[in-house]
This record gives sequence, C-alpha cells and structure tokens, in this order.
Amino acid sequence: MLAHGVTKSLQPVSALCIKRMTNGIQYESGVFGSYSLMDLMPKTLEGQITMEKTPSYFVTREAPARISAMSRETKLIVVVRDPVTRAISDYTQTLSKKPDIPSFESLTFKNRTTGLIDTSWSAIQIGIYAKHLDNWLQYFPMDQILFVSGERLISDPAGELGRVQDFLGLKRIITDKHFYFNQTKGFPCLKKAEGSSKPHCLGKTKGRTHPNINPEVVQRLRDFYRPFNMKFYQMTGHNFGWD
Ligand SMILES: Nc1ncnc2c1ncn2[C@@H]1O[C@H](COP(=O)(O)OS(=O)(=O)O)[C@@H](OP(=O)(O)O)[C@H]1O
Repeated sequence: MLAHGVTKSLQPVSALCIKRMTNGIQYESGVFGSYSLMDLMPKTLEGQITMEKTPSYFVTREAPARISAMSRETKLIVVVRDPVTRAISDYTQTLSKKPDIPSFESLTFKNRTTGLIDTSWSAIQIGIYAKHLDNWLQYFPMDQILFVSGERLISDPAGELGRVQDFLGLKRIITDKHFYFNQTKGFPCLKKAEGSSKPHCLGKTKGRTHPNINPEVVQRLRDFYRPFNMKFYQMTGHNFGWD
C-alpha cells in the first residue's frame, strides 16, 4: 500500500508496544510506562491512512472493544484462508522453530479413537472464523470489515488488492502490472520493490512447504470446520469456496 504514498506504517517500537497491548489497552511496563493505543499511533495528516498489522487481533477477545474505544471509524481488514490449510500452515511455522513438537495428527485430537478434535489447540481454534467474527460484530458493523481471501491473494493478487483499495477509498493504482508469477518461489511477487527497480518476493518464512498430513485427519478437520465455514459465509455474504 506504500505505492499510494498516502499510507503510513507504525514505527517498529510502537508496533511492538501495540502488539503487546493485546493483553491490556493500558499497556504497562517499567520501560515504556502506560499508554493507550491512540498514544502509540503516529500523527496522521489529512490524506494519510495509518495502518497497523497484528494478526492476533482477530482472535483476541478484548481487541474489538479496545479498538472501538480508540476509534469507532476504524476499518478492519482480515486475511482468511481455508482453516484446514491455515492450521497446517500454523503447525509448519511452529515446527520450523521447535522441531521436537508432537505430530500434527496427535495435536489435532483430544481422543484419536473417538475423533474428538482439540478445539483448545490454537492452530484449530483460530480457524473458527464465525466465532471470532461474532465478537467483532458486537462493536463494528459488517461494512467496516473487509475479509480478503488468502487463496485469491495468491491466484489473483491484483484483484484482491483492488478490493482492498476500494474498501479504503483509494484509487486502484495497484494492478496486474505490478505482479509477476515467480516459478521458483511458486507465488506472485512484485516486479519492483518499493524504492527499488528490482523484483521482490516475500521472504523464506512465507510459502513454506507443508508436511504431508494423513488424509483421514484432513477429512475429519474438513467435516469439523464445515458448519463454521457455512456460518461465516452467511455472516460475510461471501462464499470463500473452502468446501
Ligand atoms: N505472494 C506470496 N508469497 C508468499 N506467500 C504468500 C503470498 N501470498 C500469500 N502467501 C501466503 O502467506 C502465508 C504466510 O502468511 P502469514 O499469514 O503466516 O503471515 S503473517 O506472518 O501472519 O503476517 C503463506 O503461508 P504458508 O504457505 O503456509 O507459508 C503463503 O501461503
């Protein structure tokens, strides 16, 4: 979005504080003192948009009330992907940091014999999008929330970013022309990085190879998520095509 020249990111230190503030709107620490979310936001001039990115907000129970208290006009953008793939991606990320964790299959079930899924495992819990959205809708109307399809972000990045630009009231200046498909990476990349003439792909931690998961376990997870996905499609008025 920096291509627009009207967007502004938080400074790293502020972003760090805000990230940690998910545990308390009045984040307190001996070093930083006590801040409200607004105090940490950089000043925004007319024509600028301040953006803050913290994936865990969507699943943090206290976040909607706190963000609404800061500004009820805040626009919210959430990237969602098939919750089964999301759970495997989440596991892959943890595995890359802690190679000794138990298998995906054993973490998925509370009881493998009965097929009871462990919904307290965060990799599973996060994908119950309808439940998290319910919490946000207590504070924000649906038209202030944009759900971006993680799948379409890969198959048609310009189209999906078109929706983001429309939602933010920006001119559609990011188009197909900005992207190319990088065969080595297996993902779309930018033809030119910001402030450079060189192509730019996302880093090694984005687009990792996932481990093979037992197809029966994948099927059980598909069955588990189906009703929640249906509810989510109904709430958002958008079929994400995960079933
Ligand atoms: N263009 C492009 N290049 C690389 N990766 C892409 C791209 N578009 C979407 N993706 C998908 O983004 C997934 C990683 O994003 P995350 O949600 O984990 O990012 S974040 O750290 O939470 O910000 C990552 O998930 P994994 O495939 O599981 O690694 C990708 O599938």
